[in-house]
Amino acid sequence: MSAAPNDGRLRLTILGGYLGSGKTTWLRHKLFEGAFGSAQILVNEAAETPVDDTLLSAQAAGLTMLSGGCACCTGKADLVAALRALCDLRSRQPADQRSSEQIVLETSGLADPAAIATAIREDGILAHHIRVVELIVLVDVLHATEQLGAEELSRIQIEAADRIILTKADAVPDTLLAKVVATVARLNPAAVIEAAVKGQKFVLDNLPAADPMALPQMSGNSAPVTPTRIDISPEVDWATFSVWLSALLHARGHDLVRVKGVFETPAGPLLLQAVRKSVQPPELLPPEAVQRQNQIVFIGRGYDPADLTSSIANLTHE
Ligand SMILES: Nc1nc2c(ncn2[C@@H]2O[C@H](COP(=O)(O)OP(=O)(O)OP(=O)(O)O)[C@@H](O)[C@H]2O)c(=O)[nH]1
Repeated sequence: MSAAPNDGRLRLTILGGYLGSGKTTWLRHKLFEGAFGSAQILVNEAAETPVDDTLLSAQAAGLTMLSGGCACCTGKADLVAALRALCDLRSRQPADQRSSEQIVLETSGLADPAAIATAIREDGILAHHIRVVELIVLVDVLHATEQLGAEELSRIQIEAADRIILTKADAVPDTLLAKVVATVARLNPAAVIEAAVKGQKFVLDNLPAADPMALPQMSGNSAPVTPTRIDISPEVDWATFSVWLSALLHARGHDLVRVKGVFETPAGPLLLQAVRKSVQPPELLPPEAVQRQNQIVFIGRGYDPADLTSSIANLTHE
């Protein structure tokens, strides 16, 4: 699909993958490598977080954040409007002065990338100006067993892909990597399958033979996965919060699939990230890189946001 000849339209790459699969990390690395030239970047977040724009903007020719809902459903109108604005801008530039001929759309982890591609192809104006060149879907091998076993959307995303990139290949043994390769190949035999570690290509040679996972039938009755954004009082200190978060993820990491945000500490703002029960060592950010501090986004199902808020409020009373 990506090898199609240039027909004068803007080329759009859709980058999808389940919550926390490594989309921003991968894209940051690819932009740094220059893989997408001077592309315009659109990022659609399941919930607005205070850092993603900062993480990507250093390497992008232009960055638009779409935080008003998932671009395959509630945020579709915002996506169409943002893409039309880019097309309009380009149409007004002389052909030899166009700064950007590519767009990369990082979808929310809750989006069906095929639905987004369809929405673009069915919009007369967008179809005239934009060609969807590739659907890339990232799959987190560390959490693939749990996700593919329980989240129908994670399978739908894989089935939509032209190219599947298995991320976090550094974090699992070869036997599991081989099993995930076999499983995604069964779900989508037509896709190219690659692997990466934080954006860097990881060669999938010499893997042991493996059978695909036996995936259960989906009932389609699971509660929807929803985001909650919570402002943390400056009175809560980092040590107390991190103990609280570890306990929460230990008990509820299956339901809370993603935690992301920035926590202010005396040393500076810490970027905090967790995917299910695996918590990334916090990364110190330059203060000027962060617009809103002490704001954490929790994404999951089967929890009451009010319980989270009151539990965090209790941390100031200890
Ligand atoms: N070990 C390891 N960790 C990774 C790799 N890629 C990403 N991560 C970590 O996985 C977590 C999620 O990465 P992101 O790039 O934020 O994932 P995302 O898909 O953009 O997340 P959402 O936008 O919330 O869906 C972060 O803590 C990353 O540091 C990888 O190849 N190896």
